[in-house]
Amino acid sequence: MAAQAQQETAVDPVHDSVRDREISGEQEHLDRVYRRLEEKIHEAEFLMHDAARRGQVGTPGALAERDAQVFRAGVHLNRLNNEFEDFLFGRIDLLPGKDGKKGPDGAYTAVEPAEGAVRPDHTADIAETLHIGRIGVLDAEYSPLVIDWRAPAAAPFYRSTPVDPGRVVRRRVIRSKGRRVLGVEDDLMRPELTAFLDGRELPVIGDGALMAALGQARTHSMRDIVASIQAEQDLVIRAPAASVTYVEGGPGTGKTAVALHRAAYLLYQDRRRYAGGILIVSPTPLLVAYTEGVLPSLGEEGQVAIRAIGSLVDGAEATLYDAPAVARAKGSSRMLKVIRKAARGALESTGTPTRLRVVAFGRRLELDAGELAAVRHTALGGTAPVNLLRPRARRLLLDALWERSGAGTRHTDPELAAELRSSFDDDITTEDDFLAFFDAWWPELTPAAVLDAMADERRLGRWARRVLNPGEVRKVARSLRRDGRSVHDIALLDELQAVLGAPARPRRRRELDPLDQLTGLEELMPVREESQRERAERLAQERTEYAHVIVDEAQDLTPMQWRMIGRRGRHATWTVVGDPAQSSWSDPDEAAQARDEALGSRPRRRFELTVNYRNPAEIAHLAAKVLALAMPGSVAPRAVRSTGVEPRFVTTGGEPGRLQQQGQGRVPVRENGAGEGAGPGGSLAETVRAETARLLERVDGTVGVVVAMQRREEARRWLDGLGDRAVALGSLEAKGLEYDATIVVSPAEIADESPAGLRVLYVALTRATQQLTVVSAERDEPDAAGVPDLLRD
Ligand SMILES: Nc1ncnc2c1ncn2[C@@H]1O[C@H](COP(=O)(O)OP(=O)(O)OP(=O)(O)O)[C@@H](O)[C@H]1O
Repeated sequence: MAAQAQQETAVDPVHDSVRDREISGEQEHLDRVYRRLEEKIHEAEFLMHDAARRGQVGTPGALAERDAQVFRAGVHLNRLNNEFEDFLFGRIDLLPGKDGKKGPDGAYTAVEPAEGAVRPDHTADIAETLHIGRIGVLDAEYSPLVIDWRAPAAAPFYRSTPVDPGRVVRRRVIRSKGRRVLGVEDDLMRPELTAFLDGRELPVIGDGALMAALGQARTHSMRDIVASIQAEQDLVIRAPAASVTYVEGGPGTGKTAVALHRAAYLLYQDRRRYAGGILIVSPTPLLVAYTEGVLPSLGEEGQVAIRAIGSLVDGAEATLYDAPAVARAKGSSRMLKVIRKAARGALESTGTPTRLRVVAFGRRLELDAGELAAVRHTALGGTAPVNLLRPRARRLLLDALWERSGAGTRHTDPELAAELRSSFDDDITTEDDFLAFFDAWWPELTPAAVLDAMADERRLGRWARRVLNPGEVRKVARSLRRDGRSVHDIALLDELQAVLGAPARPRRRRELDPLDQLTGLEELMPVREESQRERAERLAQERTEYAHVIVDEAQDLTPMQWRMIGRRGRHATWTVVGDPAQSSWSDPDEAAQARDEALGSRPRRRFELTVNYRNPAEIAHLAAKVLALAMPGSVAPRAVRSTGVEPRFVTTGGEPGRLQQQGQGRVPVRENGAGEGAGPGGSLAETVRAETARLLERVDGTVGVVVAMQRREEARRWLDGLGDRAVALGSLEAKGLEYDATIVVSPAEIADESPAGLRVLYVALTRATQQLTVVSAERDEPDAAGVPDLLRD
């Protein structure tokens, strides 16, 4: 953080008047900006009306031009009318630039100051003042009133530090609401300098913007960080979009925030290139809901899709979580073999016909089970998608029947033989029995139908032989028999889609010709199946591929999920953010291999984020103990602030309804809590409920109660009636979220729940921005101070 110099205090009347003067200076500027915006709004409205007045007639070219004009004006108007609360949020005061050149936004381009800009007595004159906002605004003379935060000229606002200040002397964050400036917070980048602006010494106000932002209460929606992006984050946000931008950083280092701001930056940089869309993949619907307001607040919507990993396949929505052992099997790349076998094996079900009987050229022909199996075997040779093999299978069946008929020996003349064969085929393929047989023998398979077939343990056992052990087969099959899909099922559905190929769709029927109806011709017109080329074209249209793919919480993706996302970004550039120490996936090496396959050989630029903006040092210190167990040798990010509030430890008592607690004073125990009479669970319920109520009184924002996955339904009931500031969630659902205060319930239970349990516990312990309480049950083996075994030194 920048050094503070000449800090003002609110009680000093002289300084207060300086503050007021500075605020009213910024107010004047904001007023000017709004006047200009109003002019622009009028212009846009005029353009729209003008275009509309030109009426409905004209050449197609003129009408198209009019529509384009209305569209452009409408978009512009929309943006301008969007009165962002803090439309204008920053300002930098700069020394003169080295070469005196100006960029397209009217600002000097040089990063370094001109020689002699700083005089030997450490004084200097400010040559340029830039205001930074969510969108750029030029005055009537095309001078910048506000620079868009994504423009190159705004970069020094984020990049400048006291170590490497460039031309920036003072960096100011402006707080406003609607059209009113409320306050300013300054950081001096060159504290050694006495700088003058218009002959007056440059004052410095406030405690710095970052701390002010971090101390704010949290709601259930993430805020943008546009006013306080830090230098190491800015490097990632503005990294060139070539190939893969790979970002690692511990909890709270701003990875999610950076990923979202990067999407906005890329669109600003090259809107045309990203017309193909930007996909942001998030681990949970909760995190999607938490983050989806950020981009609209940055003025970006529409071209960015934020999707949970369980909602990536159209028409399927994951509502369930699998038990760890099932998740491990379903997510592993071992499933690939199973899926491929299932896709072929599912062609046969209990209703599959075992005999084909047809009449051709007046003769009965028959193929028995063995012959049909041989035809199927030949048809399935190779790796082509099963649904696309239907025409081939049909042809092979006809070949076998043709051979059986012996008609091929009747003519030696090739032309006559071909004609005979063609009428033989027609004879058979117009027979209803044959069509019914074929649909039953080689049905068009859907991914959902195959996944349902895998729910049969016997069949799954066959398809998974030597890949899954019998225990895994049993558990996976059972999990597929539940109502609803799990997160891991979605990747299997997507893989099946790729292995099966899209089912062919009958071409839209020709428009009915009345004459055909009269002559009965319509009935004779076969409904033609889609050709291979038509199908390929349709698939290309329907394929959900993106120009840029951003993966949040990438450490959690299973190999099967990497394959699913990889298919959506085959030609994309990528931004991948994650933290290996928070991975809930049991086999990181296997996942890394799948990730490398998805990203291909594209070159990667690696970045690291090192500062924890979320957790106060007291909480980060406790979490680091689990990190040391989960990933020995890895370094926790440095917490940027400290609150003086230590984490609190509470234990459940033996009797339901009683709780013992250590730390700051006794907690009132509710006698009629949510879990009364529920044995030891009742005790836990009351403990957590009482602690939640206590924290709700101490923080203005949200309280999150994180429990082991198996307890999440129960935990929701614990909080009944406490209001919507408090939420209960399973450890895996806590990914990426944050709360003013967090209660982590039974660290041992969370850690024991899966092979990656310690890393999941690390996630749970790093969700709080202000206060953390750890509730221990007996299995946590708390010491006399209530500190569970896992969190002791
Ligand atoms: N430069 C910043 N200015 C203000 N707030 C920031 C800044 N960087 C990050 N934050 C805040 O810190 C918190 C953590 O950010 P974020 O959720 O993006 O971290 P993360 O690295 O994704 O964390 P995790 O790995 O735990 O999910 C958020 O509240 C975010 O707004």
